[in-house]
Amino acid sequence: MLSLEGVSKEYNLRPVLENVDLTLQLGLLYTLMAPNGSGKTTLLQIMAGLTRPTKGRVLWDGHPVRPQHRRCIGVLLQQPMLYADLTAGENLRFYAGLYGLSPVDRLVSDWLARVGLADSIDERVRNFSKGMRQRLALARCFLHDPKVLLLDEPFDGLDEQGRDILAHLLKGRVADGASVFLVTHRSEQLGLPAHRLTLRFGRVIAC
Ligand SMILES: Nc1ncnc2c1ncn2[C@@H]1O[C@H](COP(=O)(O)OP(=O)(O)OP(=O)(O)O)[C@@H](O)[C@H]1O
Repeated sequence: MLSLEGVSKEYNLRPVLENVDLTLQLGLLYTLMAPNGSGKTTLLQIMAGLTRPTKGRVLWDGHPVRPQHRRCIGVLLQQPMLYADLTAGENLRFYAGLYGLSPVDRLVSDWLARVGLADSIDERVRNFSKGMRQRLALARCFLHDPKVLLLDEPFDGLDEQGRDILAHLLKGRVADGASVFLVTHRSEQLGLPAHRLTLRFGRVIAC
């Protein structure tokens, strides 16, 4: 499982994270709530392998993370990682291909239906509203049934129905034994027990 060992991060010699140790357990939801600028996104990006720590290591089952482990991780950042010139269907088809999933057409239509975008399959993402992009980004992130979900403010931009859809998806993944790490500004009512974490002086602590 994914863990951080002695992770520190500095930007221009300014410390943001200090000696963070953290191991995600399967079947658990973690929420990380902390003030703006405290290092939440930096921590999530390091866990996702998108930012290098200044010190320390990111491990999978105690060994350095390898490319095949990346397939077990679903990441949702504040940028939706979608192709604006492609349609919703083409975006999901692209990611399904990247993960070697099949049957692609059924997966794509199922996921678009799950996030309430079935009618927009042939619409270009550049014409999507913020909430529609977020719904599509969620479908992209959950598409390959990742064991670990790293989500940065996933409720952002979602209407009430979108929030209910996301809460339902998260419950399903946790019930299936995945580990969900959620960076959030609000205490979400997910109806799920959560390990509540915060950042203080660059350290992750329970709250
Ligand atoms: N690429 C970067 N270069 C320099 N400084 C950075 C960079 N990314 C983040 N920082 C700084 O690191 C600190 C933590 O930023 P980060 O985005 O991780 O915080 P956050 O807790 O996610 O904030 P928010 O709640 O506002 O999203 C901030 O002071 C920010 O300015």
